[in-house]
Amino acid sequence: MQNSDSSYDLCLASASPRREALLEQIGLKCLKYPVDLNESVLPGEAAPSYVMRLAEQKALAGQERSGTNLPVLGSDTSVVHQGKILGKPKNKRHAVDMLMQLSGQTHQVMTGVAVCQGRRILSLISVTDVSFRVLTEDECLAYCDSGEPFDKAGGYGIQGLAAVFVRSVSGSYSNVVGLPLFETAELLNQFGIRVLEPS
Ligand SMILES: Cc1cn([C@H]2C[C@H](O)[C@@H](COP(=O)(O)OP(=O)(O)OP(=O)(O)O)O2)c(=O)[nH]c1=O
Repeated sequence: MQNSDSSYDLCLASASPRREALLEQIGLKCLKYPVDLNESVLPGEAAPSYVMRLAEQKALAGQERSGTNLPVLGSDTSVVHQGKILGKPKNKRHAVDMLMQLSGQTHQVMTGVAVCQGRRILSLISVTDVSFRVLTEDECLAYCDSGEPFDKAGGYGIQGLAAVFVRSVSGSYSNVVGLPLFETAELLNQFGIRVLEPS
């Protein structure tokens, strides 16, 4: 660790630059501590259980491996279409297939968020409905050439070029980008982390 824990508001058990930027947006400074877990879906596991389980596992692994006393946040975002979990695409063909599956359809983006400190752990799920216009295979191929799909659930980033695919969003926008800020602030408040606390 380069700095003492007291310079930070919380520990973020994540490699995602988006999650760090979202927490910065609400004035929180994170000690980043990525954890690498097996993200396979268990047989018969439903999407809400999956994102919640991974969020909790990431938070607990971050706490154990960093040894910090700070609250530790873990999170997992999945794209869910007709109950089926779409993770990150493995290659260009996989990304195009995912995007064509979402073409002209409404899907859900689900994020599980967990915060732990010592033996206490609290978690929640946020769900946003996202509707895509009809896409052509050629524009999906062109979108893949931008490189944007490959580190993102469902193979797209609403905050980037894929904004032109999105007809409507119902629910939390920040949830789609990787962390629902309204709900996360409420969760962190329960660990004494206050956003916009008067000085
Ligand atoms: C749908 C969508 C997902 N995403 C991103 C958010 C998440 O970073 C990623 C889903 O993968 P996750 O496994 O949730 O997160 P991650 O691997 O990036 O980071 P870590 O596990 O270390 O916390 O997809 C976007 O950035 N924009 C979008 O529109």
